[in-house]
Amino acid sequence: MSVTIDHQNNYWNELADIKDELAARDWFPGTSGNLSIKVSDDPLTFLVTASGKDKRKRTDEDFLLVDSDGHPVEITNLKPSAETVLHQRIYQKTDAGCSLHVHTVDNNVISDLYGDQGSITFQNQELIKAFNIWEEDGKITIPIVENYADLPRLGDAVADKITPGIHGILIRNHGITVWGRNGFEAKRHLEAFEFLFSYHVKMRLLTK
Ligand SMILES: CSCCC(=O)C(=O)COP(=O)(O)O
Ligand SMILES: [Zn+2]
Repeated sequence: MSVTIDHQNNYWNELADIKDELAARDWFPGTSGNLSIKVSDDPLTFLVTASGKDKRKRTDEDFLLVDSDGHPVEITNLKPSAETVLHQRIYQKTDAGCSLHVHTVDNNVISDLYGDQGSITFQNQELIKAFNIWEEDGKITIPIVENYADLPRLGDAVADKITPGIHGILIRNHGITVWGRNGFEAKRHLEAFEFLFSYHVKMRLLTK
């Protein structure tokens, strides 16, 4: 394996900092959520959160390195996230360097309100520029897929919706998965989506 310890440590620290920031927003209720960051392209390896942990806590066992099949690269007693397949499929289908999955009330509400129509599009919001969309009346669409307990099936459903210009997928009554070329971009996309969801939910309540 050509990944040096220093190289891996830098990615570890970057992902740990992102995890802390998302935890400060209370985006990991009930041990939900998982995060990953790509460490090498060829062969594909990425650090992913260990399964079932309280992601609000920072420990030396928060992440483990996995390969393109989602299997641990080193001998460990840690289990990769149960949803590692989502991260795998994103790295296989995009140029992402980081992928973030969180469960929030707002993303669950939006996913259920618009689940039957299969996507939601936002327009006339300054924060759409967070997706590098700068034109007048720019729009951002996020597909919504059904939630499946069968995780390979869920991975396929998510992968099927990944096309150019898509930066995240909502999983109905489950959560959101977003990605970016690096940790900074993935977090920007996540924060922008959550802002748009929260705004939309509040507006619907206020204008009923
Ligand atoms: C109690 S959350 C259910 C599993 C889930 O959706 C999730 O995001 C966390 O799973 P992990 O295995 O990554 O801890
Ligand atoms: Zn989840």
